[in-house]
Amino acid sequence: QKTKRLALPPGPKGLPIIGNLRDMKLSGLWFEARKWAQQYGELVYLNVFGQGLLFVNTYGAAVDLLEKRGAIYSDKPKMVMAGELCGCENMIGLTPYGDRLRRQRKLMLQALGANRISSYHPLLEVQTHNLLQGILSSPDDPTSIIRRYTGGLTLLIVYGYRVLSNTDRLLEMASESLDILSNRIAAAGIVWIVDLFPSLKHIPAWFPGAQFKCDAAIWKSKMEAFVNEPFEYTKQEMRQGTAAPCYVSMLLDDAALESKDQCVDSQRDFDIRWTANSLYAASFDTTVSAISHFFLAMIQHPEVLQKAQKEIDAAVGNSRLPTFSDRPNLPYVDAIVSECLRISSPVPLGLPRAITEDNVYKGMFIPKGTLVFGNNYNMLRDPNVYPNPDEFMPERFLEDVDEATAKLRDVRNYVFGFGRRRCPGSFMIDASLWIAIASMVSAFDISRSVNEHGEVVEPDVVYDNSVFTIPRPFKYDIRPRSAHAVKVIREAKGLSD
Ligand code: HEM
Repeated sequence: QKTKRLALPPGPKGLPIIGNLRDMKLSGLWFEARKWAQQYGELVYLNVFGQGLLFVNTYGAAVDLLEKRGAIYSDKPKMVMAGELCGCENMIGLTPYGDRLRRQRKLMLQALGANRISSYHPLLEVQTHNLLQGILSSPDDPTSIIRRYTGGLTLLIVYGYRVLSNTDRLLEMASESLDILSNRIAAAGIVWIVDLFPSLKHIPAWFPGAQFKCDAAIWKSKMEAFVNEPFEYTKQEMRQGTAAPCYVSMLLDDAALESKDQCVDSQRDFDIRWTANSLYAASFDTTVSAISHFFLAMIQHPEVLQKAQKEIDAAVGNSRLPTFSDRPNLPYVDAIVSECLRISSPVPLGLPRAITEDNVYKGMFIPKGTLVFGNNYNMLRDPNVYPNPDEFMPERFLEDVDEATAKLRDVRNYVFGFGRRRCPGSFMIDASLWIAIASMVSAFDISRSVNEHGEVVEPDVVYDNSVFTIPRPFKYDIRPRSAHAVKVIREAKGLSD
């Protein structure tokens, strides 16, 4: 009772009943959240129709709350609309904290932990060659090529499925499902009436105001296909003895070996099916965000591209594309990867958590049930850690600083979230982003595009997505560095070889 009299963390004033509804932007909420952080400090609290929202804005507070108090800060909100009505309740990002989550995270880390990543290197290299070959054949449509590369990479690694065209059915299905998931079902700022009043889930779909039930029914069938079809594809390939080594086939094989009756039990089947889908869902938009910001940075900073090309020419030469064995000799490319992760901050406010008990932090009261957002966007722009934080400056990672400062500047502390829900794909993305960036720098010149009047076109950077920092497609010019580069790209081993 005493704690309940403590003040809530500070934040913008809301209106009666609707609270801060009008402060919640449908897209680019992270820009507002950074302004609030600058105005109110390390914790900011808002409410929408009485639902508390807490933004954790500094690394210190994130460690104290999301890591050290992880036992009560790692749960997920119960979302009637997204979970029950739209069929997403078993996605890892929505799974409550408990035994099931621990079991499933163990499975993902078993397959994607630091010590397993080198086994994916050959697949990553081949998929990257395909990306370069795709850009070569359609230089005017790099956005579709990137989406195909990103979706194709995950379909290959998770399901052993090869995407050979931009109009591949599974790729299109996944892309549509993800768009519905992040921009319709789980859009930040959208408050579903049924989440506020769960009993409304029982009203019939024809009832006035029940449009959400009709939408949910359509979206649910799409989500089910998204979860089941690629998984059944791998199982079918395994039955025929033609499955490629991948996340699903590897874990189903292990499970069959462990099981006494040689058949995978239903719990294991369920865990593999849903973790596989979550890996796909979680890697697509995040990778598109990081690579889009790489292109943006290259056209805005031609000197960075030239410096990286010089480094690659000296360490790798121009008779082949870079491979993972070159990584230790390419520190500037590594610095570009870190700076792209920092500036893009692909999941800027993390994925919302729900706190399971009333809690007090530095004299502020945080009520049970509050939704908690780890504002990594703000942490990655902390001027004390990253001077001139809005500038793209890979050099900041190569400065000669003491060990403590270098550790503090490691973007991986922030960009992948915190504690018990930290991103399990961090090692995979570190590898896939590095090889993609190193290869594109080695083979292409990237610059602003020129319109039909010969004028340089400045990219117009607009964000529509509400969860991920994905810029709207913008124009740029990408072309092979030389005729020799074309030959090297064409000769590199691709997916269809
Ligand atoms: C640049 C790329 C990526 C970034 C910046 C990123 C960042 C994040 C963040 C911030 C979270 C929320 C963590 C939290 O609650 O504290 C998360 C969760 C997650 N990420 Fe990533 N991610 C990336 C790529 C990937 C990839 C490639 C995969 C899979 C291969 C993946 C799989 C997941 C999964 C399954 C979760 C949910 C974990 C849970 O709720 O327990 N992510 N990611």
